[in-house]
Amino acid sequence: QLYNETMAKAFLQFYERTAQVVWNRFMEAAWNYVTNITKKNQEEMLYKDVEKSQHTLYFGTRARLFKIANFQDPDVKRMLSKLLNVDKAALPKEELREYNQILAYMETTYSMAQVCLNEGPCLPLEPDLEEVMATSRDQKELLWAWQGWRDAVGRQLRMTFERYVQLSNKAAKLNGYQDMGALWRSKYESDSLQEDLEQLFQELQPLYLNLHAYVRRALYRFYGPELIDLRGPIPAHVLGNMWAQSWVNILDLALPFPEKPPEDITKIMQGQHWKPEKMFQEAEKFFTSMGMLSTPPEFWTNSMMERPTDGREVECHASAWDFYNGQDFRIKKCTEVTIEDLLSIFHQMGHIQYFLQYKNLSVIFRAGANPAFEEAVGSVVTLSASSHKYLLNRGLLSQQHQDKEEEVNFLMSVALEKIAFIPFAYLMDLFRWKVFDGTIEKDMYNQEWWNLRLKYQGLCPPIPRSEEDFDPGAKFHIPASLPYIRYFLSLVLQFQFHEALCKASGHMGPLHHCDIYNSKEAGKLLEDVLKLGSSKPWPEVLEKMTGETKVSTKALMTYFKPLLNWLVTENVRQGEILGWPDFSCSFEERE
Ligand SMILES: CC(=O)N[C@@H](CC(=O)O)C(=O)NC[C@H](CC1(C(=O)N[C@@H](Cc2ccc(O)cc2)C(=O)O)CCCC1)C(=O)O
Ligand SMILES: [Zn+2]
Repeated sequence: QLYNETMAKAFLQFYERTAQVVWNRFMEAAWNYVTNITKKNQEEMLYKDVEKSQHTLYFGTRARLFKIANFQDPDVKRMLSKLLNVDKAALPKEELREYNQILAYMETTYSMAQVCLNEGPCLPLEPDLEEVMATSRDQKELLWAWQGWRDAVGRQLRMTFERYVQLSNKAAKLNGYQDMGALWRSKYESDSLQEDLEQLFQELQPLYLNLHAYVRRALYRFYGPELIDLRGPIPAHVLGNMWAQSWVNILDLALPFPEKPPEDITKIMQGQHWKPEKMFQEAEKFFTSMGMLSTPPEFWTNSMMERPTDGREVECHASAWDFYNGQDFRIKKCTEVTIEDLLSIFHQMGHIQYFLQYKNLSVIFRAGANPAFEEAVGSVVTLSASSHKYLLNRGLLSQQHQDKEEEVNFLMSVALEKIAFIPFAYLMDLFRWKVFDGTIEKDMYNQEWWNLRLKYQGLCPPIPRSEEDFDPGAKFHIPASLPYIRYFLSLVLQFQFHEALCKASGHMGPLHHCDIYNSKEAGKLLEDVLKLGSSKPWPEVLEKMTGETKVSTKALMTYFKPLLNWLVTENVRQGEILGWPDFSCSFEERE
């Protein structure tokens, strides 16, 4: 009876000591690669990845020998069961090497891709192509960037992605899962996840359909009937974003009360000579104002806050890094001085705060209660940071108060970011789950992608697509093999958290007026939740924060109620059709 509970505790301590070292070495190598993309650095990262997988496999296979069911200590049981899933480390050595090379190739292709003007310069995604998608109102120029990016990235990845799917599913099966989608979903410890998600999506449909109809009318007014069909889907290149996942950049076309435009915070930031470091300090200050933890010195010396100017190739897609030694935490971001980047830094700093709060837990529990909790922490702070009250007291707005119409304008700007995002965040993994479970076969990837984009977002490609294209590959998380459903769930959770933290802070009045800056009560509540990491089932953690054990759209609907009222009235007045009964994507030649 060697594999008893006492033995298990010693086994876990041995795991703990060795994992910190092995994971830290891997994170350092991965960081060196993404902040200086060279062949040598890629080889070094791949080598450290194999080392990490060997460690995972060694402990994963031995964890299986313990009869967890008979154990008493809930932490020991939970830790051992988490060790059982060894993910890609289950692959035979040669296939693991191929898999890691495929992952590195896909992510690097995405990060290095550029779109070249005929005889002019070549533009990278960040900041240039994203700038075009955000600011251009010339649909030919928008089409050039939209198509160019998909030719440069998606098309290159199609074949590799097919092999990625095969190896992902093989790894999942070796861990006892049907396919990789099932392995990804298992992180939520729920056997009704897909039904629950569909229920949440249905509850949010009225809000999305009203926003879609209203924005379609606004685009119709600007681009005219040859581009916009008032009873049809919207072409995907005129929504102000490369993936039409956020529509905030066309607020100027969709402002409910155009005679009362909001102040341009980006201009104010640039006028006040904001620098990237100040943006990071501002985000950190938000957490310390709530009595939460500040970042250690390593954060400021080791982070990459701007795109390097020494010619290094880097991965610009922002990310927050835990180096699993309780001391080294970093953010990598090619920061531009804009309000969009400031809010994105708040999101990243939320990841850092989670890392800091759970850093004394076992490495096994150094993760969010579930992946959506990780995403919701940064986003919930962003809800306060984008409030009129916060921006006013931080000197980023000068107008003292908002009248009813300015309030609708404000809520529209938040809805163009958050409500527009709902169907996109949902379909990203609906697509991949179907690819992994075989429902979507490889010769259908692109048409099935656009079927989902039509069904859930009410979008059309601006030009005909074929199976030579691979449009899902043009979105970072797909080549980066980063699950996405966490962002859909986080959208609902962040408003539930916001409501709970606002209540704790003693906020009275409308939810969208709330700003938890400086609230020690809200900070204490949030801190107690983050400290738990993934050591407890997430419904228990949710209950600690909100008193509820189920994810609920109530808080989100409360926040947007004034806007939904206005939207419904406006859409009825215009006789809008909700949805897109003319579901065909028309491509008649456009001048
Ligand atoms: C080592 C590592 O990978 N670390 C993880 C964190 C962790 O796992 O600990 C990490 O940093 N992931 C990167 C990712 C970056 C961003 C992103 O990709 N966002 C989504 C969805 C979205 C959209 C709007 C929005 O307001 C919030 C989110 C998108 O842009 O499509 C970029 C912009 C903001 C967040 C992130 O921070 O989630
Ligand atoms: Zn995040």
